Amino acid sequence: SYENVKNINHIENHLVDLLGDYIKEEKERLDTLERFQLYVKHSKDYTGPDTYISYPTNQFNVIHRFVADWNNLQDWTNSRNEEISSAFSSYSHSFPDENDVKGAIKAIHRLQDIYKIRASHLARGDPLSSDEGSAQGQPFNVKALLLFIKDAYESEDWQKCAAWGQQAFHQLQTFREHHPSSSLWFDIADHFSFCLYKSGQIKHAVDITAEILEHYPEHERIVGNMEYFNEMVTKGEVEIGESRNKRDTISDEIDNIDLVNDVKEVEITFVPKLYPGADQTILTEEQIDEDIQDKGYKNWGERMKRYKKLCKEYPTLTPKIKQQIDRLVCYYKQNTPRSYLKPLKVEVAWPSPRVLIFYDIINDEEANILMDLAHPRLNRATVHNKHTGKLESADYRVSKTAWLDEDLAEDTMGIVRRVNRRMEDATELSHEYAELQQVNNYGMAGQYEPHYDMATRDEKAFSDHEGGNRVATLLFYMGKTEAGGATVFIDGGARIAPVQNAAVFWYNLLPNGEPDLLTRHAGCPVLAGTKWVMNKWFHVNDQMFTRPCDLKQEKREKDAKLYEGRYTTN
Ligand SMILES: O=C(O)CCC(=O)C(=O)O
Ligand SMILES: [Fe+2]
Repeated sequence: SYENVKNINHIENHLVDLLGDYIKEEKERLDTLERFQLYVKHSKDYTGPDTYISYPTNQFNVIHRFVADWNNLQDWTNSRNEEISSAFSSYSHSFPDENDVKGAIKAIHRLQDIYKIRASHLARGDPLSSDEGSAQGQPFNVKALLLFIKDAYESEDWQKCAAWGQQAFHQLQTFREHHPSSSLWFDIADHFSFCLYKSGQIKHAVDITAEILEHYPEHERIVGNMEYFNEMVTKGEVEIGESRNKRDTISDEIDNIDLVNDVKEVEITFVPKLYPGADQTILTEEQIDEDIQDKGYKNWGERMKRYKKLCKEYPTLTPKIKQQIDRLVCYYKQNTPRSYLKPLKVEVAWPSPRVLIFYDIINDEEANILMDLAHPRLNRATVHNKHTGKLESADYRVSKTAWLDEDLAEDTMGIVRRVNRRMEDATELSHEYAELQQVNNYGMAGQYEPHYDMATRDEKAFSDHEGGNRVATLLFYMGKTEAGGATVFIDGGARIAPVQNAAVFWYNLLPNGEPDLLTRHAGCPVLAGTKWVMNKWFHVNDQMFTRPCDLKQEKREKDAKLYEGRYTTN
């Protein structure tokens, strides 16, 4: 009947409207997806697929995208496309998780601290602080910026928190993607104003709080904050956290701190749970106590300060060192039939401790083979626990390690053995008790904090090693480290920037067998590019003919030859 047709006509009208809504929604979703797809693709194409992850900001973005975007996308696309969903299920075990994001945030903060990079540069994807407008990748989005704010907030680094807050707030205002009604907007503004207050920038805190109140006039806590801040301003007094005296008065000077010029070094006047500056080194209370007893708390702080300074810049030279440096030499070394064919290029790079550099001691092909051999064998790096003598992993050594044996089946060209022989030519030390080649690949902002390679007097490491203590280190640089990653000798003041295919050499023990305490060294965080190093540790036993003991600490004939380049090519 007509009534029936009329009825189903109604139904169809309703359905066609619903379908319209659905299509609109799907289109919006697809638009968002397309924007995401193009954004990721273009940013990688722009930097170049290989160079993209050379930069820590891009590394962060990749890791963050998995947790913030790809995970959600997985749910949405799963029922729609078989190819994507099977790809997701086969890859999902290697997806980064929240912990990886946390590690990546710490890594960015480490670079910010050590290399004094402004939050504004990092936020726009420009860790190398190049000229305005030329970044090495895409900026951090506001969701990511909030994570940096929160991390700085949790470690009570108010200056840093305010600096990141400034970046996030600036983006919110510029792009207006997130409406003030969103919880993201609120979260950022809320943290930002609090960190401004804590870092002594109270007038700015009042401005931001006023802006929050425009959108959330009834918010009790914010209303309370505003009253409190205003009271502080009228009284002309402010309590700004643990880092300043309570009675510090607010002056225009404090208020005018240029936020974009962030990251100022704030003097630490309270006792932190972690060592100052070593915020990535999560030590147990017990370990901290031990270090305080062993070496004195102040020393550690001083050590970290020197480490950071040397990582960033070449040391200022005292007249004495300058005089010694003027006498340093470079020479070709031809001491064996092998090195007659291809002389070793040697530079005496630092006087005290004596550090030598052997240039082009390996070539690209050999380095690639060594890295390829190491790759499947990489494990999280370990360090000697100085009390038990056992090996364990620690956060102050952020890299992965593999040990290379001379008789690896895959090493068809015998590179490991050949390089071992060349090491003997270079160092003139016996390889008898040397350890296997130890290859290290540093991770994001990877570093190795100040340490000794040898056991110092009261440590247990190597006490039952048949070769005895580590007499010398030969450290190879492989891969291309574009910025950062220097090897620094914090007590001797040396800073060696990694040179691809070169190796640095130094004696850890004095001629009388005692540890040379000037050899404390560190690997600075990698700022751009990749850093691979390979260690060869020679042991003291079996060096009686190569570097005989000497009760006097003067350099003997053998050492002098190395240091002064007295290799004649008669
Ligand atoms: O990476 C560096 O520059 C130093 C590495 C180091 O000291 C070590 O592996 O023992
Ligand atoms: Fe070392």
